[in-house]
This record gives sequence, structure tokens and C-alpha cells, in this order.
Amino acid sequence: MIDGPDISENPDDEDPHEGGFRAHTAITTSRGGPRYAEFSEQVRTLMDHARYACPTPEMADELIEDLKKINDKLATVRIDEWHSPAGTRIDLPSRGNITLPPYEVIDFGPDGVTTTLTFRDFHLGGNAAAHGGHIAVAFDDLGGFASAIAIEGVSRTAYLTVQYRSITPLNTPLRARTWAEKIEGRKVFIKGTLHDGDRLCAEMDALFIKLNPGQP
Ligand SMILES: CCCCC/C=C\C/C=C\C/C=C\C/C=C\CCCC(=O)SCCNC(=O)CCNC(=O)[C@H](O)C(C)(C)COP(=O)(O)OP(=O)(O)OC[C@H]1O[C@@H](n2cnc3c(N)ncnc32)[C@H](O)[C@@H]1OP(=O)(O)O
Repeated sequence: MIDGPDISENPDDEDPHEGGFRAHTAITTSRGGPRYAEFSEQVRTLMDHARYACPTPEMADELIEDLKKINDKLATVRIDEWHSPAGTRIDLPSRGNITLPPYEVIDFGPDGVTTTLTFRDFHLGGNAAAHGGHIAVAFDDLGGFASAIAIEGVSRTAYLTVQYRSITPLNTPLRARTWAEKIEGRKVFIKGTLHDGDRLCAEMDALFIKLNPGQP
């Protein structure tokens, strides 16, 4: 174990979860192999292009065949969620989880978590701005991160409110910050901000509940 949240350094060597959630914060750097970062980036680029693509019927025919091959290949290496690299690779943006908009951790500790977060073409809401749902997704993960640091354990979101203050641009490195404002028993009150330079794009107010051992 290392200092900080209840972290398992060898999540493959033990029962990796209790109830319906991880018992520990699983951290890895080698799952998926040395080129897993490039693999993730190619998937993200595919998602970005697909969001804006308007293929000709002929190209759609070709793409469907190509994508079927890739999906068939990926299906052969599907494993359970507890052992998948996605979400545990702390050396990669958003811990290698392509579900999340990519963020890079600048700093984390008792004062919270600071990251550089970039919404990409895939996260388009409209008019070159990020979709509000994706902003909430980012806040949920970064809020969970700040909560994990604050309580040195695993928690789950009870509520999460976002105030959208100004347009959140795509393909622009933004500054996201989350921190625990107050802890009352199992209740962890988390705040968050998202800035484009000095401009406030969004704010978060959330409650995370520390899970009891074995809680589903
Ligand atoms: C570069 C280096 C990096 C190093 C990395 C290191 C660490 C990484 C760390 C961490 C990993 C990062 C991120 C974390 C990942 C993901 C975060 C996303 C999390 C989620 O995406 S998670 C999915 C969405 N989430 C749900 O799916 C929840 C569904 N739900 C439930 O599972 C239950 O509902 C639950 C468990 C929430 C509570 O249930 P429960 O039975 O345990 O507790 P109970 O109901 O007794 O409530 C206890 C007290 O909270 C109050 N309370 C409860 N709910 C409230 C509400 N809504 N509003 C106001 N107060 C509320 C009660 O009133 C009571 O208060 P009081 O004690 O005062 O009476």
C-alpha cells in the first residue's frame, strides 16, 4: 500500500472488489501493455472523427466492414471490469478510461485535485461547445477523486449539481479543480470549478457517501 486513499498496488493479486464497487482504488501502469496509451488515443480519435463524419454510401460500406473486423478482434480480448486497464492506468489521461473526457493530474492532496481537462470533438454539445452532460461526467469522476483523497476510501455520488456559467470550449486545455469542503460522518461534500483561463465555465456542488465494507 502507498500513502493516500485506500490504494491497492497489486489489484491482480487479491479480491479486487467487495459488493458492487471496488474495495480499493486500483492503480496500475502496465495493464494493456506499453502501447495501451496509443491504443486509447486511436479510439478517441475514431470517436472524434465519427462525431463529425458524413461518409459516402460507398465509404460507409467500407467502414462498416473495417469496423466489424476491429470489433471482432476486440471482442476476443474482453475481460471483466475489475481487471480491465481502463480506469486503473494512472499514468494515462483519465486513468486510461475513454468514457471520460481526458484530463491530466497536475496536483492532488488534502487541498483537492487540480487537472488540465480537454473536451474533444466527441464531446460536442453544439456550436463548438462541450455537452453539459460530459461536463457533469468529468465533475463526477474528479469529485470522486477528491473524495477518495479526503476520506482515504471509496465513495459513491449521492447528488451532483452543475451550474453552467459560460460556454465550455472544445479542444482547449481547461483547468478543473475539485476539493472536499466538509466531511460529516460518511458524507463528503465536494465542490468543483472549471475555468478557461480566468473565465469560469462551470461549478459543481456534490455529495459523495463513503461506502461501508461490502456495500453493493
Ligand atoms: C497521478 C496520480 C493519480 C493517483 C490516483 C489515486 C487515486 C484515484 C482516486 C480515486 C479514483 C477517482 C475517481 C473516482 C471514480 C469514480 C467516481 C464516480 C462515482 C459514481 O459515479 S457513483 C455512481 C452514481 N451514484 C450512484 O449510483 C449512487 C446510488 N445511490 C446509492 O447507492 C445510495 O443511495 C448511497 C450509497 C449514495 C447512499 O446510501 P446508503 O444506504 O449508503 O446511505 P444512506 O441512505 O443511509 O445515507 C447516508 C447519509 O447520506 C444522506 N444522503 C444520502 N443520499 C442523499 C442525497 N441524495 N441527498 C442528500 N443526502 C443524502 C442521508 O440522508 C444520510 O445522512 P445522515 O447520516 O445525516 O442521516
